[in-house]
Amino acid sequence: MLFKGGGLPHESLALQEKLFGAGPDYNFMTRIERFKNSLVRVQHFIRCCARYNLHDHADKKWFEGVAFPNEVSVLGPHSGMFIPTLKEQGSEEQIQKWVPQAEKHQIMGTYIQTELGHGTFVRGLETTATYDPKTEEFILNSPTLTSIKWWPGGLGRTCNFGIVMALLYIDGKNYGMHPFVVQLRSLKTHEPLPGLTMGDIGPKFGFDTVDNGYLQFNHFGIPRENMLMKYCQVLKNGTYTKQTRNPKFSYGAMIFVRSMVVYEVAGQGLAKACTIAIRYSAIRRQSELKKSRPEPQILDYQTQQYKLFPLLALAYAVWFTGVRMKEIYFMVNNEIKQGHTERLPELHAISSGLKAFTTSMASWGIERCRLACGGHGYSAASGLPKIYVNATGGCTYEGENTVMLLQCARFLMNIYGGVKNGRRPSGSVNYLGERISSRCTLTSEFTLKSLADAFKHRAARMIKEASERLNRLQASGNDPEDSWNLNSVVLTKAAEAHCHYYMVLVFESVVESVEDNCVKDILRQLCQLLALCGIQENSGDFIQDGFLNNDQLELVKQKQLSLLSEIRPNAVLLVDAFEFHDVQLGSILGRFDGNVYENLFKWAKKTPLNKPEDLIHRLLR
Ligand SMILES: CCCCCCCCCCCCCCCCCCCCC/C=C/C(=O)SCCNC(=O)CCNC(=O)[C@H](O)C(C)(C)COP(=O)(O)OP(=O)(O)OC[C@H]1O[C@@H](n2cnc3c(N)ncnc32)[C@H](O)[C@@H]1OP(=O)(O)O
Ligand SMILES: Cc1cc2nc3c(=O)[nH]c(=O)nc-3n(C[C@H](O)[C@H](O)[C@H](O)COP(=O)(O)OP(=O)(O)OC[C@H]3O[C@@H](n4cnc5c(N)ncnc54)[C@H](O)[C@@H]3O)c2cc1C
Repeated sequence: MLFKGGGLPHESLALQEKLFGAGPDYNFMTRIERFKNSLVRVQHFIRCCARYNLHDHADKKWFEGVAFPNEVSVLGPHSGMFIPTLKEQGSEEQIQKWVPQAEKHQIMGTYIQTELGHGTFVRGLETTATYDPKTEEFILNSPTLTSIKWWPGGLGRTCNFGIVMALLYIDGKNYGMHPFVVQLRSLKTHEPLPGLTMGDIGPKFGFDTVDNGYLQFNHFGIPRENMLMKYCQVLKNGTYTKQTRNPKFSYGAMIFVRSMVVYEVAGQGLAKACTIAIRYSAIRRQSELKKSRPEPQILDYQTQQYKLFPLLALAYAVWFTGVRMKEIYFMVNNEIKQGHTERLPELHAISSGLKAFTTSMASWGIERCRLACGGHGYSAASGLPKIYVNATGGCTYEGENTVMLLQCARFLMNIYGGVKNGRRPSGSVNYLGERISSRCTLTSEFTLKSLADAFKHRAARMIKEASERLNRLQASGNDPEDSWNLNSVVLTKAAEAHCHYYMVLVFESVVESVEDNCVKDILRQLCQLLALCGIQENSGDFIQDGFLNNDQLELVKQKQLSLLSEIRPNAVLLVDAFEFHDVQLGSILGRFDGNVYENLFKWAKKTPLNKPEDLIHRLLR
């Protein structure tokens, strides 16, 4: 039970539901059918929550994994953003008013921030909420074309409520971005309310099951009580008050989702892709290894192992890192609730950095899994295209990945600057206060400590160099903003090195905590492989300052190759250990029973293009 915790009972319950276990095949549906099918599942899911008394978020997640395999439903923005924002930013009164209705799905909401003209630059958003003390209303307005809200999930057709991020104006003064609860559609007719122009933004790369939408406000009034007022209040007469607070508290919903995405999107997506590719590679036989001998399983080719086992190691690493990221989120969030906000910048930096680092790695890894499955990997029957389009969205939403790495780098630069001025760093950056050895301790034993130390050295050096380069750019006459931009490639690489070290460190700590010696040995091999591949793929970073020499790099390569053979006997078991049900994988190649060919043939026969009454048939006759 390394992975599941308490999940299994809820998965089994969900699998008993006919509608979830064996519905129509997603691959044969049009976009509209996919969307409708997802809505039917949403309604059934809501009924199941009542029937099985599922109230706890974590319990619901296990159920959702079966009900909505490899796709986001409209429940994603509702339970992942709308409800958390109400809870985190609402006053007690507001929480009492909206949260129970939202949790019972009597109202469905989304998070409405991005606009046609701006997603990344939140301070550039243009939607206004102007307070009118006479009517005691905020008047929401979209003053320009670029201010039309664009992208929010569930906005197009489904949601009747939303939290709208808008610039608060009182008496002509701009108080910055604030969250407002807005009813969007009639609870009786489901029609958009007068003053709102809204709809779906059209087909996308993936996310067919979600109606990402647009919304234009035409001087639309909402009651004063609808501004979320935990941290800031607008009194009836228009007086603005605020608690002493960090203005970035209003960005809290983004930190929450970024923290969850590491496990929910990157970790799950890559683990599923590895399960499919490794199981299939044990079924598929091709070519000859030895003359006149049976064709080998393709998993016996070293090149196939070299493609897949580093990804398997990465899947374990991202999974463990995702679990740790969730723990950190809840820990720091509790501190913040008690008024201790000291660790908010670190939480912002590590969640931004890890969200970017892991979704990029997972997206790249899922595509490599597809390539490793040859022709059948290109078929929708592999399940890999759906997993890919879902996971790769994570590189963009909740903060585009480059932008998120730069946020992480900004924190690292602040910390490094502080260290230079005698401050002691703590938490995930405490190593920046250590004296980092310039001598590499790697030997052919490749202890996990020595491997983690190598990543520590790399991260510390790259952060130091990024900081020094920034200073040099300024010293040579560039202003701070231009210096930042001229240094931004170096900064993103420093942030990646920091996240990479963090991931290796988390994996190492998990291995050390395992008591079963057999499991520990196998996990140690995976952790070594993860680290050695990281060193080889980024070897320039490790040799640039003479930390690693050519002889050591040769040792790295040798060990990497020997690990492939050592991991081979356990490879299928290692993906089985993720315990994905076939319904969750949605893949014929990755079926647990290995019955791939017979089912591929059955599946192809069902494809709509084979229907005799099809127009194509008539055209071709
Ligand atoms: C263990 C138990 C388990 C429990 C179960 C859990 C249940 C989980 C349930 C649900 C989970 C759901 C997860 C699954 C996800 C799948 C669903 C996905 C659906 C997709 C939904 C997508 C939604 C969206 O995309 S919403 C829109 C998101 N938009 C963005 O992210 C915009 C990105 N831009 C920004 O964030 C900012 O504008 C930024 C940061 C780029 C710049 O901001 P700025 O105001 O211009 O700031 P800047 O000047 O750069 O910096 C000033 C200062 O502020 C600091 N800062 C910035 N941001 C933050 C922050 N968020 N928090 C704290 N501090 C911040 C910054 O670092 C600077 O600091 P200093 O250097 O000290 O000045
Ligand atoms: C599937 C999906 C679901 C979404 N769901 C929601 C939702 O529910 N609610 C919501 O409000 N929004 C949602 N969004 C919007 C999403 O949050 C934004 O698209 C995202 O934050 C990126 O912003 P952008 O589109 O403005 O990208 P841009 O900022 O235009 O990015 C384009 C390029 O510019 C670069 N760039 C931009 N700024 C900088 C900078 N400062 N430094 C260096 N490079 C920079 C980026 O790196 C990128 O390469 C969703 C998006 C997607 C794809």
